[in-house]
Amino acid sequence: MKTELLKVNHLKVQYRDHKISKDIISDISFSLKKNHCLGIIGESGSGKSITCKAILGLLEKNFDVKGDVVFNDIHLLKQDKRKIRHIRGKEISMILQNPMTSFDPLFTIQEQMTETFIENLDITKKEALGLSLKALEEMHILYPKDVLKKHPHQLSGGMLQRVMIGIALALKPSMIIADEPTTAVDAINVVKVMEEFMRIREKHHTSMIFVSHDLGVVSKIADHLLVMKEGEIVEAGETQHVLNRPSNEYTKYLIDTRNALVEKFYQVVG
Ligand SMILES: Nc1ncnc2c1ncn2[C@@H]1O[C@H](COP(=O)(O)OP(=O)(O)OP(=O)(O)O)[C@@H](O)[C@H]1O
Repeated sequence: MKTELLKVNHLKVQYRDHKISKDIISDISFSLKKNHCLGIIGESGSGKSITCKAILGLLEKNFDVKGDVVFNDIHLLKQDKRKIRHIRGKEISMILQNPMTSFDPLFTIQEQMTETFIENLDITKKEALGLSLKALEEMHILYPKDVLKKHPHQLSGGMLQRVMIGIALALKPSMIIADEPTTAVDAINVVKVMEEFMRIREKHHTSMIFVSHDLGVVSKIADHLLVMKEGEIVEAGETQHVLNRPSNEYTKYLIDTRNALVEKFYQVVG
């Protein structure tokens, strides 16, 4: 049985603007197995977000994307915009870093959630409303009926991020790409949101790519890790193996930095 859901082969991304041309992703290859979670770590600017967006055809025109991205036997980079939009709604959900850009400021959360659910799940308006409420409750959002009536600007970044995660999880796609999904969420809710991700993974066998610069968060959920630096993969392997026996100096640095932070935290809180 074929176990690979996503295969990325020799992905290269170049940024072009007038005379400037810059290599952003050098030449990376990796795969994601069904029911697995791949964590991508690396410091700011290492190319994590660009990799995710390139896979889903979400980069603007001035990015030149080369290579092969195969999802369930479909070559994503060769599909037209309409087909890829369809796959993105039904099969792959993306949780972006900046939740504000994912919502339309003119419509209420209810309008946007129900529309997404009706379009992608083929359900009635009443069912979509029920699902919207349930999705917010599962994200531990208090007063979900009130939240549904709000416009995006009336909610905090953390709240919007939880709404976005709620939508993505409710769609039950075969794959979720989550790009720093917990950055805007406060510490208490990070734990709850992470638990929700793990619950969905277990219940629906959703495959995930989970991007973060926080090694602690990623290592809780990922089976495999990719470590990125300056647009290249510098280390890849099983999460525990990478954490316990890192072979690359940069990975060691990330682990040491994380350990020092945790130690400092315990010193401060006693
Ligand atoms: N819209 C853009 N135009 C030009 N260059 C960009 C653009 N977006 C990102 N880059 C460049 O691409 C490189 C990779 O950026 P990317 O956003 O993928 O990093 P990242 O690892 O996701 O960092 P972060 O954790 O801060 O999101 C960086 O050098 C960045 O400056």
